[in-house]
Amino acid sequence: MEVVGKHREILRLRVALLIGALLLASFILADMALLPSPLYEFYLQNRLIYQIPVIFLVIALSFSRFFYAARSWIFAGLMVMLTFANFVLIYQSWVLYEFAFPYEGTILYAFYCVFALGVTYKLALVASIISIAGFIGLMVIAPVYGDRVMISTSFVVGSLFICAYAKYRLDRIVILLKSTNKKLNTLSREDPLTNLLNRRALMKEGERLLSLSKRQNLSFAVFMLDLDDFKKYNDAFGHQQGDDAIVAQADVMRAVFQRQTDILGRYGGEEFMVIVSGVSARQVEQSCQQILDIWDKKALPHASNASAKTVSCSIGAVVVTNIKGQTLEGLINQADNELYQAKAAGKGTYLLSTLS
Ligand SMILES: Nc1nc2c(ncn2[C@@H]2O[C@H](COP(=O)(O)OP(=O)(O)OP(=O)(O)O)[C@@H](O)[C@H]2O)c(=O)[nH]1
Repeated sequence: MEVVGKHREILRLRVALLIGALLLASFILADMALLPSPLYEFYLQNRLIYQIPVIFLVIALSFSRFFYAARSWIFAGLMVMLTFANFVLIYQSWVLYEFAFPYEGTILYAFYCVFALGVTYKLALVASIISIAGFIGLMVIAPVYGDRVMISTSFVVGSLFICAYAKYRLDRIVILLKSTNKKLNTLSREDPLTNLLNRRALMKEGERLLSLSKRQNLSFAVFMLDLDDFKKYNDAFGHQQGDDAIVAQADVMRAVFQRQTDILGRYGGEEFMVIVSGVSARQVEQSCQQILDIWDKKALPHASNASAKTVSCSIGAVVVTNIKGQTLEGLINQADNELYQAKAAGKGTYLLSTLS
Protein backbone atom coordinates (compact mmCIF):
# COMPACT_ATOMS: atom_id res chain seq x y z
CA MET A 1 0.00 0.00 0.00
CA GLU A 2 1.35 3.47 -0.77
CA VAL A 3 2.36 5.73 2.12
CA VAL A 4 -0.72 7.99 1.80
CA GLY A 5 -3.06 4.97 1.85
CA LYS A 6 -1.25 3.59 4.89
CA HIS A 7 -1.59 6.83 6.85
CA ARG A 8 -5.26 7.10 5.90
CA GLU A 9 -5.87 3.53 7.10
CA ILE A 10 -4.14 4.21 10.44
CA LEU A 11 -6.29 7.33 10.85
CA ARG A 12 -9.43 5.32 10.09
CA LEU A 13 -8.41 2.73 12.70
CA ARG A 14 -7.87 5.44 15.32
CA VAL A 15 -11.38 6.76 14.66
CA ALA A 16 -12.79 3.20 14.91
CA LEU A 17 -10.94 2.72 18.22
CA LEU A 18 -12.31 6.01 19.58
CA ILE A 19 -15.83 4.99 18.56
CA GLY A 20 -15.26 1.67 20.38
CA ALA A 21 -14.21 3.51 23.55
CA LEU A 22 -17.27 5.79 23.29
CA LEU A 23 -19.57 2.79 22.84
CA LEU A 24 -18.06 1.15 25.92
CA ALA A 25 -18.61 4.37 27.88
CA SER A 26 -22.23 4.49 26.74
CA PHE A 27 -22.72 0.88 27.88
CA ILE A 28 -21.90 2.08 31.39
CA LEU A 29 -25.13 4.11 31.49
CA ALA A 30 -27.22 1.17 30.27
CA ASP A 31 -25.50 -1.33 32.61
CA MET A 32 -25.84 0.89 35.69
CA ALA A 33 -29.62 0.88 35.20
CA LEU A 34 -29.54 -2.91 35.23
CA LEU A 35 -26.91 -3.68 37.90
CA PRO A 36 -27.65 -4.04 41.62
CA SER A 37 -25.92 -1.14 43.43
CA PRO A 38 -23.40 -3.31 45.43
CA LEU A 39 -21.83 -4.25 42.09
CA TYR A 40 -21.29 -0.64 40.94
CA GLU A 41 -17.77 -0.29 42.30
CA PHE A 42 -16.12 -3.33 40.76
CA TYR A 43 -18.16 -2.80 37.55
CA LEU A 44 -16.86 0.75 37.15
CA GLN A 45 -13.35 -0.44 37.98
CA ASN A 46 -13.54 -3.06 35.25
CA ARG A 47 -14.85 -0.66 32.60
CA LEU A 48 -12.96 2.52 33.54
CA ILE A 49 -9.63 1.16 34.77
CA TYR A 50 -9.31 -1.81 32.46
CA GLN A 51 -11.48 -1.99 29.32
CA ILE A 52 -11.53 1.67 28.15
CA PRO A 53 -7.82 2.28 28.98
CA VAL A 54 -6.89 -0.85 27.00
CA ILE A 55 -8.48 0.74 23.93
CA PHE A 56 -6.57 3.99 24.57
CA LEU A 57 -3.40 1.94 24.95
CA VAL A 58 -4.00 0.57 21.44
CA ILE A 59 -4.58 4.15 20.18
CA ALA A 60 -1.21 5.09 21.72
CA LEU A 61 0.37 2.03 20.04
CA SER A 62 -0.99 3.25 16.71
CA PHE A 63 1.67 6.00 16.82
CA SER A 64 4.49 3.45 16.95
CA ARG A 65 6.37 2.32 13.85
CA PHE A 66 5.52 -1.38 14.16
CA PHE A 67 1.76 -0.77 14.58
CA TYR A 68 0.74 -1.02 10.93
CA ALA A 69 2.50 -4.33 10.33
CA ALA A 70 1.33 -5.82 13.64
CA ARG A 71 -2.18 -4.34 13.74
CA SER A 72 -4.03 -7.60 13.17
CA TRP A 73 -2.19 -9.25 16.10
CA ILE A 74 -2.82 -6.21 18.28
CA PHE A 75 -6.56 -6.20 17.51
CA ALA A 76 -6.83 -9.97 18.05
CA GLY A 77 -5.15 -9.41 21.43
CA LEU A 78 -7.59 -6.57 22.14
CA MET A 79 -10.52 -8.87 21.32
CA VAL A 80 -9.29 -11.51 23.80
CA MET A 81 -8.56 -8.90 26.50
CA LEU A 82 -11.98 -7.22 26.22
CA THR A 83 -13.76 -10.58 26.13
CA PHE A 84 -11.95 -11.87 29.21
CA ALA A 85 -12.60 -8.58 31.02
CA ASN A 86 -16.28 -9.26 30.38
CA PHE A 87 -15.88 -12.82 31.70
CA VAL A 88 -14.45 -11.34 34.92
CA LEU A 89 -17.53 -9.08 35.12
CA ILE A 90 -19.85 -12.04 34.61
CA TYR A 91 -17.95 -14.13 37.16
CA GLN A 92 -17.75 -11.45 39.86
CA SER A 93 -21.41 -10.43 39.40
CA TRP A 94 -22.34 -14.07 40.00
CA VAL A 95 -19.99 -14.76 42.90
CA LEU A 96 -20.69 -11.49 44.72
CA TYR A 97 -24.40 -11.12 44.13
CA GLU A 98 -25.67 -14.12 42.09
CA PHE A 99 -26.43 -11.59 39.36
CA ALA A 100 -26.44 -12.96 35.79
CA PHE A 101 -24.48 -10.30 33.91
CA PRO A 102 -25.30 -10.48 30.13
CA TYR A 103 -22.86 -12.43 27.96
CA GLU A 104 -23.74 -10.67 24.66
CA GLY A 105 -20.75 -8.32 25.03
CA THR A 106 -18.51 -11.31 24.15
CA ILE A 107 -20.12 -11.43 20.69
CA LEU A 108 -20.14 -7.67 20.22
CA TYR A 109 -16.41 -7.38 21.04
CA ALA A 110 -15.59 -10.11 18.52
CA PHE A 111 -17.61 -8.43 15.75
CA TYR A 112 -16.11 -5.04 16.60
CA CYS A 113 -12.49 -6.24 16.54
CA VAL A 114 -12.89 -8.51 13.49
CA PHE A 115 -15.01 -6.30 11.23
CA ALA A 116 -14.53 -2.70 12.42
CA LEU A 117 -10.80 -3.05 13.19
CA GLY A 118 -10.00 -5.80 10.65
CA VAL A 119 -8.41 -8.82 12.36
CA THR A 120 -7.45 -11.34 9.65
CA TYR A 121 -9.55 -14.49 9.54
CA LYS A 122 -6.82 -16.80 10.88
CA LEU A 123 -6.23 -14.62 13.94
CA ALA A 124 -10.01 -14.11 14.25
CA LEU A 125 -10.38 -17.89 14.43
CA VAL A 126 -7.63 -18.20 17.06
CA ALA A 127 -9.08 -15.34 19.15
CA SER A 128 -12.59 -16.85 18.82
CA ILE A 129 -11.37 -20.27 20.00
CA ILE A 130 -9.64 -18.65 23.02
CA SER A 131 -12.80 -16.66 23.83
CA ILE A 132 -15.03 -19.74 23.45
CA ALA A 133 -12.70 -21.77 25.72
CA GLY A 134 -12.87 -18.95 28.27
CA PHE A 135 -16.66 -18.84 28.12
CA ILE A 136 -17.00 -22.63 28.52
CA GLY A 137 -14.54 -22.51 31.45
CA LEU A 138 -16.61 -19.73 33.00
CA MET A 139 -19.81 -21.76 32.62
CA VAL A 140 -18.13 -24.71 34.33
CA ILE A 141 -16.94 -22.75 37.39
CA ALA A 142 -19.99 -20.44 37.65
CA PRO A 143 -23.35 -21.70 36.34
CA VAL A 144 -24.50 -18.12 35.85
CA TYR A 145 -27.27 -18.78 33.35
CA GLY A 146 -28.82 -21.83 35.11
CA ASP A 147 -30.89 -23.99 32.79
CA ARG A 148 -30.06 -21.59 29.90
CA VAL A 149 -26.37 -22.41 30.09
CA MET A 150 -26.41 -24.73 27.05
CA ILE A 151 -28.31 -22.34 24.81
CA SER A 152 -26.12 -19.40 25.93
CA THR A 153 -22.94 -21.39 25.24
CA SER A 154 -24.26 -22.53 21.83
CA PHE A 155 -25.09 -18.94 20.99
CA VAL A 156 -21.59 -17.70 21.88
CA VAL A 157 -19.85 -20.61 20.07
CA GLY A 158 -22.07 -20.26 16.96
CA SER A 159 -21.73 -16.48 16.77
CA LEU A 160 -17.94 -16.48 17.15
CA PHE A 161 -17.48 -19.18 14.52
CA ILE A 162 -19.81 -17.35 12.13
CA CYS A 163 -17.77 -14.19 12.79
CA ALA A 164 -14.47 -15.97 11.90
CA TYR A 165 -16.02 -17.69 8.84
CA ALA A 166 -17.60 -14.45 7.55
CA LYS A 167 -14.15 -12.79 7.88
CA TYR A 168 -12.62 -15.67 5.93
CA ARG A 169 -15.13 -15.11 3.09
CA LEU A 170 -14.57 -11.35 3.20
CA ASP A 171 -10.75 -11.70 3.12
CA ARG A 172 -11.00 -14.10 0.14
CA ILE A 173 -13.23 -11.66 -1.76
CA VAL A 174 -10.83 -8.79 -1.07
CA ILE A 175 -7.85 -10.88 -2.30
CA LEU A 176 -9.81 -11.82 -5.45
CA LEU A 177 -10.81 -8.20 -6.03
CA LYS A 178 -7.21 -7.00 -5.64
CA SER A 179 -5.84 -9.55 -8.12
CA THR A 180 -8.67 -8.84 -10.60
CA ASN A 181 -7.95 -5.14 -10.25
CA LYS A 182 -4.25 -5.74 -10.94
CA LYS A 183 -5.07 -7.84 -14.02
CA LEU A 184 -7.52 -5.21 -15.30
CA ASN A 185 -4.92 -2.51 -14.76
CA THR A 186 -2.36 -4.49 -16.78
CA LEU A 187 -4.93 -5.21 -19.50
CA SER A 188 -5.85 -1.54 -19.76
CA ARG A 189 -2.16 -0.54 -20.15
CA GLU A 190 -0.61 -3.31 -22.21
CA ASP A 191 -0.90 -4.46 -25.78
CA PRO A 192 -1.81 -8.16 -25.41
CA LEU A 193 0.24 -9.33 -28.43
CA THR A 194 3.60 -7.74 -27.55
CA ASN A 195 3.19 -6.91 -23.85
CA LEU A 196 4.46 -3.43 -24.70
CA LEU A 197 2.48 -0.39 -23.51
CA ASN A 198 -0.59 0.35 -25.58
CA ARG A 199 -1.03 3.75 -27.20
CA ARG A 200 -2.97 5.31 -24.32
CA ALA A 201 -0.44 4.20 -21.67
CA LEU A 202 2.42 5.17 -23.99
CA MET A 203 1.12 8.74 -24.24
CA LYS A 204 0.49 8.94 -20.50
CA GLU A 205 3.96 7.64 -19.56
CA GLY A 206 5.51 9.81 -22.31
CA GLU A 207 3.89 12.96 -20.86
CA ARG A 208 5.17 11.97 -17.41
CA LEU A 209 8.75 11.46 -18.66
CA LEU A 210 8.59 14.74 -20.61
CA SER A 211 7.63 16.79 -17.55
CA LEU A 212 10.26 15.00 -15.45
CA SER A 213 12.89 15.70 -18.11
CA LYS A 214 11.80 19.36 -18.27
CA ARG A 215 12.18 19.66 -14.50
CA GLN A 216 15.64 18.03 -14.56
CA ASN A 217 16.67 19.70 -17.81
CA LEU A 218 17.42 16.40 -19.54
CA SER A 219 17.55 15.75 -23.26
CA PHE A 220 14.61 13.85 -24.71
CA ALA A 221 14.15 11.56 -27.72
CA VAL A 222 11.24 9.96 -29.57
CA PHE A 223 11.62 7.04 -31.99
CA MET A 224 8.89 5.93 -34.41
CA LEU A 225 9.43 2.46 -35.90
CA ASP A 226 7.43 0.83 -38.68
CA LEU A 227 7.88 -2.62 -40.22
CA ASP A 228 8.60 -2.37 -43.95
CA ASP A 229 6.16 -3.70 -46.55
CA PHE A 230 4.27 -5.42 -43.81
CA LYS A 231 1.13 -5.74 -45.88
CA LYS A 232 3.13 -7.79 -48.38
CA TYR A 233 4.56 -9.92 -45.56
CA ASN A 234 1.04 -10.59 -44.25
CA ASP A 235 -0.25 -11.40 -47.72
CA ALA A 236 2.66 -13.80 -48.38
CA PHE A 237 2.86 -15.62 -45.03
CA GLY A 238 -0.51 -15.09 -43.39
CA HIS A 239 -1.73 -13.03 -40.47
CA GLN A 240 -0.42 -15.44 -37.81
CA GLN A 241 3.16 -15.21 -39.07
CA GLY A 242 2.61 -11.45 -39.36
CA ASP A 243 1.79 -11.43 -35.66
CA ASP A 244 5.07 -13.28 -34.98
CA ALA A 245 6.97 -10.55 -36.83
CA ILE A 246 5.23 -7.90 -34.71
CA VAL A 247 6.30 -9.77 -31.54
CA ALA A 248 9.84 -10.00 -32.99
CA GLN A 249 9.87 -6.21 -33.46
CA ALA A 250 8.90 -5.78 -29.80
CA ASP A 251 11.73 -8.14 -28.77
CA VAL A 252 14.22 -6.16 -30.85
CA MET A 253 13.10 -2.97 -29.09
CA ARG A 254 13.41 -4.61 -25.67
CA ALA A 255 16.92 -5.79 -26.54
CA VAL A 256 18.03 -2.26 -27.50
CA PHE A 257 16.22 -0.12 -24.92
CA GLN A 258 16.92 -1.58 -21.52
CA ARG A 259 17.00 1.37 -19.16
CA GLN A 260 14.29 1.37 -16.52
CA THR A 261 13.07 4.78 -17.64
CA ASP A 262 12.81 3.84 -21.34
CA ILE A 263 9.19 3.80 -22.53
CA LEU A 264 8.38 1.21 -25.18
CA GLY A 265 4.98 0.88 -26.78
CA ARG A 266 2.89 -0.22 -29.73
CA TYR A 267 1.53 2.93 -31.31
CA GLY A 268 -0.88 0.99 -33.52
CA GLY A 269 -0.79 -1.82 -36.12
CA GLU A 270 2.85 -2.40 -37.11
CA GLU A 271 3.93 1.01 -35.84
CA PHE A 272 5.91 1.30 -32.58
CA MET A 273 7.24 4.10 -30.46
CA VAL A 274 10.08 4.51 -27.96
CA ILE A 275 10.50 7.52 -25.68
CA VAL A 276 13.73 8.04 -23.76
CA SER A 277 15.42 10.84 -21.89
CA GLY A 278 18.98 11.80 -21.00
CA VAL A 279 20.48 10.62 -24.32
CA SER A 280 22.74 12.30 -26.88
CA ALA A 281 22.14 12.41 -30.66
CA ARG A 282 25.03 9.96 -30.96
CA GLN A 283 23.35 7.48 -28.63
CA VAL A 284 20.05 7.83 -30.51
CA GLU A 285 21.87 7.03 -33.77
CA GLN A 286 23.56 4.04 -32.17
CA SER A 287 20.21 2.72 -30.94
CA CYS A 288 18.68 3.08 -34.41
CA GLN A 289 21.63 1.28 -35.97
CA GLN A 290 21.45 -1.48 -33.36
CA ILE A 291 17.78 -2.10 -34.25
CA LEU A 292 18.58 -2.39 -37.95
CA ASP A 293 21.58 -4.65 -37.20
CA ILE A 294 19.48 -7.03 -35.10
CA TRP A 295 16.90 -7.30 -37.91
CA ASP A 296 19.75 -7.95 -40.39
CA LYS A 297 21.09 -10.68 -38.13
CA LYS A 298 17.65 -12.28 -37.84
CA ALA A 299 17.51 -12.53 -41.66
CA LEU A 300 13.78 -13.28 -41.60
CA PRO A 301 12.80 -13.94 -45.24
CA HIS A 302 10.40 -11.31 -46.60
CA ALA A 303 7.73 -11.62 -49.31
CA SER A 304 9.21 -12.00 -52.81
CA ASN A 305 7.62 -8.71 -53.95
CA ALA A 306 8.93 -6.70 -50.94
CA SER A 307 11.63 -4.04 -51.40
CA ALA A 308 14.12 -6.08 -49.30
CA LYS A 309 14.88 -9.80 -49.11
CA THR A 310 14.59 -9.90 -45.31
CA VAL A 311 12.24 -8.21 -42.86
CA SER A 312 13.38 -4.90 -41.42
CA CYS A 313 11.92 -1.65 -40.26
CA SER A 314 12.25 2.06 -40.90
CA ILE A 315 12.90 4.46 -38.05
CA GLY A 316 12.25 8.15 -37.65
CA ALA A 317 13.74 9.77 -34.55
CA VAL A 318 13.97 13.17 -32.98
CA VAL A 319 16.32 14.20 -30.19
CA VAL A 320 16.05 17.51 -28.41
CA THR A 321 18.54 18.96 -25.96
CA ASN A 322 16.52 21.91 -24.73
CA ILE A 323 13.02 20.62 -24.20
CA LYS A 324 11.52 23.74 -22.63
CA GLY A 325 8.52 24.67 -24.76
CA GLN A 326 8.38 21.30 -26.55
CA THR A 327 5.26 19.15 -26.51
CA LEU A 328 5.06 15.37 -26.82
CA GLU A 329 2.63 15.70 -29.70
CA GLY A 330 5.04 18.03 -31.54
CA LEU A 331 7.96 15.63 -31.06
CA ILE A 332 5.90 12.63 -32.20
CA ASN A 333 4.91 14.53 -35.35
CA GLN A 334 8.55 15.35 -35.96
CA ALA A 335 9.63 11.70 -35.50
CA ASP A 336 6.74 10.58 -37.72
CA ASN A 337 7.90 13.00 -40.39
CA GLU A 338 11.42 11.50 -40.21
CA LEU A 339 9.89 8.02 -40.48
CA TYR A 340 7.98 9.07 -43.59
CA GLN A 341 11.24 10.38 -45.11
CA ALA A 342 13.07 7.16 -44.17
CA LYS A 343 10.38 5.13 -45.97
CA ALA A 344 10.67 7.41 -49.00
CA ALA A 345 14.47 7.03 -48.89
CA GLY A 346 14.18 3.30 -49.54
CA LYS A 347 13.15 1.71 -46.18
CA GLY A 348 15.32 -0.36 -43.82
CA THR A 349 17.02 2.80 -42.63
CA TYR A 350 16.72 5.59 -40.06
CA LEU A 351 16.55 9.36 -40.15
CA LEU A 352 17.21 11.57 -37.18
CA SER A 353 16.38 15.17 -36.58
CA THR A 354 18.23 17.03 -33.84
CA LEU A 355 16.63 20.01 -32.11
CA SER A 356 18.41 22.25 -29.65
N1 LIG B 1 -0.49 -9.71 -38.66
C1 LIG B 1 -0.85 -8.51 -38.30
N2 LIG B 1 -0.91 -7.51 -39.21
C2 LIG B 1 -1.26 -6.28 -38.81
C3 LIG B 1 -1.54 -5.98 -37.48
N3 LIG B 1 -1.83 -4.66 -37.40
C4 LIG B 1 -1.74 -4.15 -38.64
N4 LIG B 1 -1.38 -5.11 -39.50
C5 LIG B 1 -1.17 -5.02 -40.94
O1 LIG B 1 -0.09 -4.17 -41.22
C6 LIG B 1 -0.23 -3.75 -42.56
C7 LIG B 1 0.20 -2.31 -42.68
O2 LIG B 1 0.20 -2.00 -44.03
P1 LIG B 1 0.59 -0.58 -44.61
O3 LIG B 1 0.09 0.50 -43.66
O4 LIG B 1 0.12 -0.52 -46.02
O5 LIG B 1 2.13 -0.52 -44.50
P2 LIG B 1 3.24 -1.46 -45.14
O6 LIG B 1 2.70 -2.56 -45.96
O7 LIG B 1 4.12 -1.88 -44.00
O8 LIG B 1 4.03 -0.47 -46.05
P3 LIG B 1 5.15 0.56 -45.63
O9 LIG B 1 4.73 1.14 -44.32
O10 LIG B 1 5.18 1.57 -46.70
O11 LIG B 1 6.40 -0.20 -45.53
C8 LIG B 1 -1.69 -3.97 -42.93
O12 LIG B 1 -1.78 -5.01 -43.89
C9 LIG B 1 -2.34 -4.39 -41.65
O13 LIG B 1 -3.36 -5.35 -41.85
C10 LIG B 1 -1.49 -7.06 -36.53
O14 LIG B 1 -1.73 -6.90 -35.35
N5 LIG B 1 -1.13 -8.28 -36.99
